[in-house]
Amino acid sequence: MTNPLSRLIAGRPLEGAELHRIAAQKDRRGSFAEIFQEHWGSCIAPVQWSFVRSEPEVLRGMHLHLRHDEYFCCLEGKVFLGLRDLRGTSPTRDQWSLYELHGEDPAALTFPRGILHGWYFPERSLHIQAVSEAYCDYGGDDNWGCHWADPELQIPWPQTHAILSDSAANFPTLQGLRACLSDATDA
Ligand SMILES: Cc1cn([C@H]2C[C@H](O)[C@@H](COP(=O)(O)OP(=O)(O)O[C@H]3O[C@H](C)C(=O)[C@H](O)[C@H]3O)O2)c(=O)[nH]c1=O
Repeated sequence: MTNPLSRLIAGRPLEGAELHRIAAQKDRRGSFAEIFQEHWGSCIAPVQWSFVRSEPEVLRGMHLHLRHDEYFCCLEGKVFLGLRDLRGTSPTRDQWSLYELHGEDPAALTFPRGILHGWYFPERSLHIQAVSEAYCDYGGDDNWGCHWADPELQIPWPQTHAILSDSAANFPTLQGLRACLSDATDA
């Protein structure tokens, strides 16, 4: 059987989003891998790191942040990561991407603010993530959401059912999210 490969599986890369391959140095003691490098020149200057465990069939998101950039890396298990570009002036405006990331082939995805994002775990998984603004600063006023299953998103998720948080189950459609954003901008 071939080893699983972390990669973009559908859609196209969004402007500013980058998949960084992570090479593990192996020896008889185990392995050593750099999971973030400032030298990558990615979009994110992290100020908070988190590790997150997820049970099978959990979907987290979809979330949108207008002020901070993100980093995501699957360490164990498998994740489908969906993105949709909501930036008004982006060359990839309204385009979407679907990545498949595996703990066995670690790779880090970095992407800028203004991109709607969600992660679906078909199996028990562990991932790390980083943000360029701390949750205690953005959680109250820059944590927008959209329901993952809205067909207008066009993201070809591999599943039709997912375990959600109560708030994510009640997220608006993409159209509803756009209306919320426009109300907030007008306020
Ligand atoms: C994001 C965050 C959450 N929390 C606490 C708050 C709740 O008690 C609990 C779960 O939070 P929430 O349900 O908001 O997290 P998710 O909906 O799973 O959101 C996750 O997935 C989507 C796609 C994302 O973009 C978020 O950044 C990511 O964390 O952890 C913290 O203590 N710190 C944090 O940075």
